[in-house]
Amino acid sequence: MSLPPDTLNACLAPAKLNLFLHVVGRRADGYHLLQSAFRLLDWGDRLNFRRRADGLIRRLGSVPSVAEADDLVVRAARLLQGRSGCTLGADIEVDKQLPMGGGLGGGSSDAATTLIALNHLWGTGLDREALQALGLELGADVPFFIYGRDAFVEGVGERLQALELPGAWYVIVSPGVVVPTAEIFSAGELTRNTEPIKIADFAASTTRNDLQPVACNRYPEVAAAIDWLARFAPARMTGSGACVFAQVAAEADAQRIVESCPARWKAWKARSLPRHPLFDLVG
Ligand SMILES: C[C@@](CO)(OP(=O)(O)O)[C@H](O)COP(=O)(O)OP(=O)(O)OC[C@H]1O[C@@H](n2ccc(N)nc2=O)[C@H](O)[C@@H]1O
Ligand SMILES: Nc1ncnc2c1ncn2[C@@H]1O[C@H](COP(=O)(O)OP(=O)(O)O)[C@@H](O)[C@H]1O
Repeated sequence: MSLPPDTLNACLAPAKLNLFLHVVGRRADGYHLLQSAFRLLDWGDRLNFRRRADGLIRRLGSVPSVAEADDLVVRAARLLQGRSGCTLGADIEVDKQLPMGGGLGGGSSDAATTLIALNHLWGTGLDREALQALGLELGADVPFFIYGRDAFVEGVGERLQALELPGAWYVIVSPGVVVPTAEIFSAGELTRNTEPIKIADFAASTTRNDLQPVACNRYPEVAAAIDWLARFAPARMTGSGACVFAQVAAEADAQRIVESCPARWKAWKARSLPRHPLFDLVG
């Protein structure tokens, strides 16, 4: 079998937003059952991949505060290599753009892009479903990025149904604090029994992020960022925070809000992305 060219460069690992996030129950192992609408954005990290014949997996350059062996790109590559029995390796370079631990899914998206890209470069031939199952072993958000389009997500992130949403512009604000996911999920005050909604009712339902009140109470900067952004448009936290977002009518509105963001925070504009750019690389 012939392999494709040995490099894939400037592959996007897009960010995601959780347009809403409901906690609808808890599994026996303590993990929380969620409902959420995940939306892809056209903004993210960029990854370069080069196939190696010697089987080594190396991360080139450094991602701040993440050791090479812990990096989700390295873990994703090792997982695919181990499960497929592939003897090839890869050099992986990550140009980190997304704030880490921000609820934008950056690490998960890096892992998903790695699984898709190396499955292609190595000719390992896993289909989308198999890659999603592999991704779930790395993190709850990974299957969504491999699925590659906006989705209504249930379970802990493994049950996905396509959502058709109109294109939109968003402003994302990072309030510069780290909100540990585990702390929010283990909080006594977290609402864990939100009534499940049906995908068909999503557009008409009143939704929220159940993790937001807990994060806002414990991390006042998150609340302050929501209050500030809400002066322009309805604002909400994504995932377990700390980033918050608002949908706006047009790019010019997004630009104006980004330019007026208080200096102690960071703000970006981004547009929705109908498909993951590597969507067609998966069979
Ligand atoms: C909340 C979400 C929504 O997109 O995203 P992020 O904010 O991370 O982007 C995810 O479900 C994040 O899932 P996951 O990627 O597994 O989170 P991790 O950081 O590994 O979880 C840390 C800890 O939070 C708890 N946890 C996480 C997910 C979940 N459905 N129930 C839980 O109880 C578990 O104790 C877990 O050990
Ligand atoms: N390539 C990576 N990029 C970002 N975070 C990573 C990566 N590899 C491992 N991590 C770890 O995953 C954690 C969660 O990161 P991230 O996915 O960016 O946030 P979130 O899950 O809140 O959206 C980070 O705090 C970091 O310790």
